[in-house]
Amino acid sequence: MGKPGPSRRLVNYPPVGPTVGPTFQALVVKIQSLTGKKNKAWGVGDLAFFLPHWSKRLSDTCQNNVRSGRGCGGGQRLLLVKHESLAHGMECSLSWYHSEFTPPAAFRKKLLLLLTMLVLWLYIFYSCAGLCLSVPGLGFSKDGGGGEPGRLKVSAGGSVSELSPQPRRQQEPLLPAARERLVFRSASRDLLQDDRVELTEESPTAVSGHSSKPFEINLGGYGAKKLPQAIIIGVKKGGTRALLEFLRVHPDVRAVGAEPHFFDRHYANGMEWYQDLMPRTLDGQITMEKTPSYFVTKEVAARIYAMSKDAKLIVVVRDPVTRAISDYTQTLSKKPDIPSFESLTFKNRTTGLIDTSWSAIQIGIYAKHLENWLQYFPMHQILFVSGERLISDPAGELGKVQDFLGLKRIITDKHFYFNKTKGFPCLKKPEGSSKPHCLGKTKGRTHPNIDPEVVQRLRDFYRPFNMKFYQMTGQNFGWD
Ligand SMILES: Nc1ncnc2c1ncn2[C@@H]1O[C@H](COP(=O)(O)OS(=O)(=O)O)[C@@H](OP(=O)(O)O)[C@H]1O
Repeated sequence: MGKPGPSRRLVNYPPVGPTVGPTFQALVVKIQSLTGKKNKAWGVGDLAFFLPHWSKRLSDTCQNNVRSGRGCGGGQRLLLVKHESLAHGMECSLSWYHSEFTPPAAFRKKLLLLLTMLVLWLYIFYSCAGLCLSVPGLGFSKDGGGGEPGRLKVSAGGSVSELSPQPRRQQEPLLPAARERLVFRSASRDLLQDDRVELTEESPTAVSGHSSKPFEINLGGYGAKKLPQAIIIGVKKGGTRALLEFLRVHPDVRAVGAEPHFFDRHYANGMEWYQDLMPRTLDGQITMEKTPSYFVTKEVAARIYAMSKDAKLIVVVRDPVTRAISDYTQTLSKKPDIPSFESLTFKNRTTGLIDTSWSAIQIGIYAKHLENWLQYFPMHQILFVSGERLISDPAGELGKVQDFLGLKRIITDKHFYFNKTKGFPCLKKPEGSSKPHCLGKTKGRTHPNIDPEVVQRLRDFYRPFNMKFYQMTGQNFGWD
């Protein structure tokens, strides 16, 4: 028990005169010698010695409490107060100071316990919130427009390049927690469509709080937001969403759920903006993202190289003819009034001249796009995943990807099952869920029937490019 603060209430017991007790001076000396305290404000325990002199003036409870070193009630203190007014000279009295602000010991213990629990609870809650936010999102079936085409400008010569990067949409200032729930949703984008990226509050997969510290944004014990070490750069409709979702099952892979489109659309926002989109990762975990339009956007290779020349690049490739039809099917699902696939394929149907300025055709000339990437990255830094094998043997393809990323082979056959209704392999336990799950409706659409002659013409068109591509990559994808 410490010294009393300014007393809130002072109850003076009547003075104890020298006739009935020791003089004040004698008390002081006695108490000093007993307690070693030189001041005149002693604790209740100190006064126990003198109880007999005042026992008549104190209640029984109070006496007992004084004897056992406690006060006479919540926060009470007993003090010796000097009285010099009487003829006998110095006298003393017992005073009871009641400090309303000093809670009793038991109460303080409870309060302390409560506070400790509160702090602990807050800590656990905050830790959980941090971890949950860094857990890959549950956007497995909500593709967030996954892999919708990039905003491509197709030149007369057939080269595909980006339009000027779109500035970030004006937004109301958002709290970090709210920003965590923002995802990019790629709206329909194709050659015939309006290319937009919308920020919608949907699932906690993509964007998190903004930080001003680039390259290593440390967020306490919950890991740091790092620039991606590996990127799925293409190709659109190749199976990029399936690959990313399968990879996310791996405990050492953390990925942005939606497509950031940083290197092709939002480059002007700066690297810090990009980094801020990333999920938090712990040491040893790989940060990833996928934006399929990167592969066909001229400027992207140089930009990724500028970020990291060691970046690992993954391209999911698929038979360019099927890919083109898949691309068209996606556009058709959003704009049912577009011309037929057959009419869009040809510049001149009679001469059979293919319209290579149509992005659905252009994207499939893999060899041409790869040449651009090889100006910046060596072949061993690029992995080509077969879109067809990703369907027929997902575990086998995932094995190669894990090796390429330097990851332990954790994703195996036992993670997949074939869903007959869907017609595709699905995950038994996608990241963040214990229920089996397939990709959403926008993956695995039924393609329209295309005139077989047109299909054959396209096969002939792609053949030399495919051969070149097999040669460059040292892999035969079996599209012919
Ligand atoms: N497991 C599984 N489930 C569903 N779909 C699968 C799967 N694996 C690969 N695919 C094929 O992925 C095609 C879509 O490719 P992307 O995800 O790259 O498309 S996108 O560019 O992101 O829009 C999609 O193309 P379509 O069949 O034309 O819809 C699928 O054929």
